[in-house]
Amino acid sequence: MLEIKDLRKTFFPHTPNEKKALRGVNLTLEEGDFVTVIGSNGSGKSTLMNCIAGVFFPDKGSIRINGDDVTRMPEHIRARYIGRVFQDPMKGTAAEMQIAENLAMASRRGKPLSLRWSSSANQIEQFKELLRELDLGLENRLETRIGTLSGGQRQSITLLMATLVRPKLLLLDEHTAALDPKTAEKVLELTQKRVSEGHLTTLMITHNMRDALRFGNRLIMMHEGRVVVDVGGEKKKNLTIQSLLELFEKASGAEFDNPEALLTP
Ligand SMILES: Nc1ncnc2c1ncn2[C@@H]1O[C@H](COP(=O)(O)OP(=O)(O)OP(=O)(O)O)[C@@H](O)[C@H]1O
Repeated sequence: MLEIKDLRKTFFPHTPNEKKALRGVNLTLEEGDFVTVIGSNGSGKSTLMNCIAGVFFPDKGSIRINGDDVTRMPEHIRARYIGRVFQDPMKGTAAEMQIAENLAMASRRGKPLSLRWSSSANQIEQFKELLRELDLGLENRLETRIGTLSGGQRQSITLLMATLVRPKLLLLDEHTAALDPKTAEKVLELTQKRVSEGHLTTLMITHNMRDALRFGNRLIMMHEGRVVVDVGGEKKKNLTIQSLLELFEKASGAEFDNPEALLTP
């Protein structure tokens, strides 16, 4: 479904600030894989996601989605089949627009652009139903401007928007890291629901090792621009933080230097 081969990206090449962010990433996701991504600080997780989403192009290597080579496809075209939720709840929604307008915009993904975001009565009912499931009391606030919502409410709506039209690939970039633990848990539950209901192929970066173990059918760990651990199925189900750290240390020859991942509740 997603096929990444020998992906390489260096920032500021041939300068004193040169940074080799990706040093040959190979990764294949099957349809419906829910992969959690964890790694040391600066190991290239976000750079990998940015390359997949087309925020910038890699220097070398290839990215295929359902067999199509998207390596050098512009970001706005790729966005037709990639849903993405960022760490920052301010990204991903239009603050000045109403909840209904934002959802209507998301429902047009992949269709020709139009300046009209008006929704049919049917669509309004569908939006209300989706909002009701969030259990955040937003189902009767369709005309509320997104900018007035809390971070958790906003992130939940971003998640709905990213999955309203089934994306071929869902990218979650530490999308709960800026939320308080209770709200983060709610957004993670919603994530699990949307991913399993839509059988969505998903990559979720997290700083939280427990979440990386709890969610998904597969877990990868990155270190210095490479995937060094890749565990799925029963083996993943049986992983503990301790056994994961051991796997990491054996594969990378380094200690896991992301204490935040161990301490986060
Ligand atoms: N746009 C950029 N310009 C220059 N350097 C960058 C850029 N983006 C990332 N880097 C560098 O590339 C390396 C990998 O960064 P990246 O953000 O991909 O790591 P990460 O694994 O997501 O890190 P973290 O866990 O700290 O969020 C880092 O050294 C970072 O400073």
